[in-house]
Amino acid sequence: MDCIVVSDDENDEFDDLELITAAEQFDSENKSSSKHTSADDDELLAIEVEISQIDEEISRLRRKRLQLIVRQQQLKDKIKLDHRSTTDTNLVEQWQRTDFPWSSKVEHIRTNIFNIPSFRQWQLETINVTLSNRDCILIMPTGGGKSLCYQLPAIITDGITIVVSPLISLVEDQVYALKKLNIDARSLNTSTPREEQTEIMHILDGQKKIDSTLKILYLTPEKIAKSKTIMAKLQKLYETQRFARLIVDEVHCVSQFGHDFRPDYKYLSIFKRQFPNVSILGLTATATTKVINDVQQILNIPKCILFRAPFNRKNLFYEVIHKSDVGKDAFNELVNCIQHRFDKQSGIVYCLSQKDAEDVCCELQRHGMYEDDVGIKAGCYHAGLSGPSRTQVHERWIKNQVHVICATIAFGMGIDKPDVRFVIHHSLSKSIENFYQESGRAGRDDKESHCILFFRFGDVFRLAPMAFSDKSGNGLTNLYSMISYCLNESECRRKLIAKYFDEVWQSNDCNHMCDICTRPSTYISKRNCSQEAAMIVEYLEKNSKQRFTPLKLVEHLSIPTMIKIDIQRLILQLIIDQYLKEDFHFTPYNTVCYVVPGPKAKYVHDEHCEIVIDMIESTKKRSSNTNNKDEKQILKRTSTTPKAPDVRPKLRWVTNIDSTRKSEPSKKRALTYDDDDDDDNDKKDQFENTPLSKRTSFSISPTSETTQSIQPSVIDDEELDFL
Ligand SMILES: Nc1ncnc2c1ncn2[C@@H]1O[C@H](COP(=O)(O)OP(=O)(O)OP(=O)(O)O)[C@@H](O)[C@H]1O
Repeated sequence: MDCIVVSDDENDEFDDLELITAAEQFDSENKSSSKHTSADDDELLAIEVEISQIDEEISRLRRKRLQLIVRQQQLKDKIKLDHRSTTDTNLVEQWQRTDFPWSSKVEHIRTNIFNIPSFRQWQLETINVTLSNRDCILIMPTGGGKSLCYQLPAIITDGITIVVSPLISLVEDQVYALKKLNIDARSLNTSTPREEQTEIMHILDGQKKIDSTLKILYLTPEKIAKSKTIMAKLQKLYETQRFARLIVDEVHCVSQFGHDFRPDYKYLSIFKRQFPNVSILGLTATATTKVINDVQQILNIPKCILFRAPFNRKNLFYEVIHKSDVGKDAFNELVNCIQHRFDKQSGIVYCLSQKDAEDVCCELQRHGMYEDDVGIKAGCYHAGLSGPSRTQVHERWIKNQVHVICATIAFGMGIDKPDVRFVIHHSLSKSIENFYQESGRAGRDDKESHCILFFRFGDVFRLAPMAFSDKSGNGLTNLYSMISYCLNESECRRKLIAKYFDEVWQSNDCNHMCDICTRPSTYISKRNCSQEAAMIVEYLEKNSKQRFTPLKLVEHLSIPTMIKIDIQRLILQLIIDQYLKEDFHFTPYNTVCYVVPGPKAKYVHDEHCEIVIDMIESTKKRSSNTNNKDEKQILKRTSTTPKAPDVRPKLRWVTNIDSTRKSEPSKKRALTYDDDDDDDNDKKDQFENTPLSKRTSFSISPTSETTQSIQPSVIDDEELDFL
């Protein structure tokens, strides 16, 4: 059926025309009678009512149209990917074959060099595609075994495999592991000694071709983007036919739709043009369909073969716990959770800032179960600590001398501890991708492990200014997806993650491995809060001369039908749905976030407006004290933690090497990233070079058990490891 698409503008004109005609008709009818009667008044009123109904209907339809357009695009993207996957499925058998010319070598190296008994799903296929010199993207959960897919082919192929990887710490681990296997691998970054740098340059030049056994060279994206010398050397490598292939680790960083967009990755777009015969293998643990499409376009590999391993880690139990607004109580909840559910087990607690990581670590260390107890054996890890400190705590954790690492996201990629029984997010992540990747560090040994997110209203507005400043421009959208995950109390957590990554989801895929699927459905009630939403919008409109931070707004609102936590949840939902919006005010020292009516505020009064939120009854607050799935969330939490003294003790275990922070300014985008380049130092990202400018986070300072005020507090650039 043909369909005429009328744009909104055209619609407006059409509406206006109709209204004018109706008005003219009304006018002429009125002129014909000399006096107006009460019947005229009635009719006028009726018309006015009808017009306003039509207006409402129009706005409802416009919103519906917008929603449909968004969904239409999502489905188009998905169908495009599915189509490609189906084509790939037909080809899967081809890539599973073991009669390629290299197949016997592959088998030999797998067993004799890597000591791996069998391949995991998509490993053999990816290796075969790679060795066939075809472009490929592999999406495999963290810990799935992506590295093998390029390391093994690198040994078989003549020449040097170039690996672009963003994290120096991860690269160092990889190089160390490969050297232990007698594989010549090196890395070129700012911490590479000068002599080694020169030697590597000579090898790339071909000067030491005969002597060199170099198989894998790791480069950072910054090195490639900013060093003309490196590009010249790669050109030489290509011309002498020794450029085996290009591996792009964390390939989602190429796309600005991704959660970790890094502008320097965009530079990789010239590779296919510059080195057309070199195949590209992109690796990532997390990427939505949109991101993959974008990556293919940017890297110029439209016909690449795509392998997507199932994202569902069946042994991970996902849950969200509501964290107290009061700082001390929030700490106690965390301590209780670890003591009662994960006593002496290995885990990670991810924190928002370096200071948070240190504070949480102190709290854990000083809380013992018994009077003579030394507390939880916790260590701290963040980019502000010196290398030896970080190494020490990491090693102690690996040996189980330290049970819990309290860290910023500087502690992450490349961590390969199999028995991590829990990953707790003490504050929400900046995106679902980040959350999935960070929590995925639990349970690599396939035993049941827990991914717990402690969520509270105030944390959102600590993250929001940074999300707003995100270079990709998608920071807030990503954050809102994360908030939606936390606010949703009725849909399976895994299903929400699956939906986010455009995965096909069967209702029994979760197998009771999330808090939602293990609790009675009566725990939550759904409610249309459009009336309360209208009250909030009206309140802001009436008091437009005042500025309201989110916490201040909650304090000022009095909605008899709702308790505080539900008002907070409603405000978040209204921000996500654009009935409200955040208004950021940047000063040289801090960023303040206010709440104001959003672009859709006027629709909140529509008769058909529906703002449905999941309501939690306060008496049904979930318990963080039990691992028993049936008991979970039924009990009201009671703190059994001994009262701790108020003084902040010194960190133990970690800072015994140097309790001072590093004196040099740390790079905000995590020290783990290599942003330096000797060729082009002055071109370093301006933002990254900002000399220890003060940034702001909001700290909640409890004024009483039930109320809190928000005070902008300043934390150093080096506090933030997570942008
Ligand atoms: N087929 C296999 N069988 C058993 N172990 C394997 C297999 N493939 C890889 N591994 C091991 O799994 C662990 C994780 O592998 P790897 O570091 O490559 O994961 P990854 O997918 O790159 O994870 P991340 O996203 O965290 O970097 C390593 O210890 C590796 O030796």
